[in-house]
Amino acid sequence: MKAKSIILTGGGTAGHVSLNEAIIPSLIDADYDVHYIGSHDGIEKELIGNAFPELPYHSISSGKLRRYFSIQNFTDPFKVLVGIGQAFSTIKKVKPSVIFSKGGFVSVPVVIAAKLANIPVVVHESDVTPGLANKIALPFASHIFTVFKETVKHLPSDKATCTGSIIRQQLFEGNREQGLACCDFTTDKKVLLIMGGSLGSVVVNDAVRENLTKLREKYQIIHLCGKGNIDSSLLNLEGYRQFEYVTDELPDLLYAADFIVSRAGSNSIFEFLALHKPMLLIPLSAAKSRGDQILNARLFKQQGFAHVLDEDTMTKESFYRAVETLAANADEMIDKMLDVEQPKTPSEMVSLITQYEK
Ligand SMILES: CC(=O)N[C@H]1[C@@H](OP(=O)(O)OP(=O)(O)OC[C@H]2O[C@@H](n3ccc(=O)[nH]c3=O)[C@H](O)[C@@H]2O)O[C@H](CO)[C@@H](O)[C@@H]1O
Repeated sequence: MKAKSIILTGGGTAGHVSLNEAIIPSLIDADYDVHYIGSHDGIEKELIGNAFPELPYHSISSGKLRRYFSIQNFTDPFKVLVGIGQAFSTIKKVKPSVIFSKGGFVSVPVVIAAKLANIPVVVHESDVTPGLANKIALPFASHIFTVFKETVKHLPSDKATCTGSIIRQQLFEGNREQGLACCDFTTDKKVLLIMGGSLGSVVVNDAVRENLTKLREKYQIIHLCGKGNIDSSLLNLEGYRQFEYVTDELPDLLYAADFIVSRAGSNSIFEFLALHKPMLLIPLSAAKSRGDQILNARLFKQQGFAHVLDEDTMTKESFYRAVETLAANADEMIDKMLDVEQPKTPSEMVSLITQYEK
């Protein structure tokens, strides 16, 4: 039996799971009994189950936090109440010394249950402005860590510290040749990697496919297009490889990429920065989100790490031109990225979290 246990939570999209994946190996090395609380069918269940099959995963009921009218807004509070009860009984059984929440709606019942059980909670926010789940969690939390230093001013000053991003160690262990081989690519043309966030993006997918003939003349293209978004009519095209979602192959594919077109989710863009990959960002618009990606992208642009395209005004032609500009300015962007301090390691993050344990 291990001396100490810890519960991690977070989910809904991979952006609320990546950091947990990054720190689990360090927690295990530090001899923690690590447990995860997630939803019954969210992406976190699959990601954690695949990466750490031995790790106890506790499913709870949770309600989605919507900013728009839906009939489910009336039933979801009951799901949250059930989730609080389930999380509370898991906490009582596991007896963690601290709970770490990476946000997303599944984390809300866990954070409330932690408060009821008198267990300290540490929260992490990846975006420039705090997400709704983290805003709800804040009064219950001992501390909140942020990726962007600009986020701290949106939070109580005695409770917030910027740590920067923490990147999964395996992403630094990619191999370019293996990445090229995995796609049947050669070294003759530059490689453009497209990532529409963890869920894929129809807007980005359409822009790529509308320009495919022209793009393939110059580039080989790795397209991470999201679940259910493979275009079967384009399967055997030379120089174009589609994947719904990659896990083990991701490090090699990132090493194979010369530049990247992506949504502006915080985890992804910091991973590209740490690997010195020039990027063209197409943030999720304010109409479809709280605008967090627009702020993420703006800060990257200001520092010279990224070019940004607005999805609302993007056309087939402006997308192609932006890719050309990205390719032309890639070296300049890499120079800027080389000046950036490397991110903290997962084990440094573990020390920061566990200082709050009881
Ligand atoms: C639609 C939505 O709600 N998006 C939010 C979500 O994005 P999303 O879930 O897309 O989050 P991020 O871009 O931050 O992270 C995606 C993660 O998935 C990984 N990955 C992606 C594709 C793949 O094939 N394999 C793989 O492993 C990336 O390496 C990265 O670690 O969380 C982000 C961080 O809070 C927010 O900024 C986004 O606004």
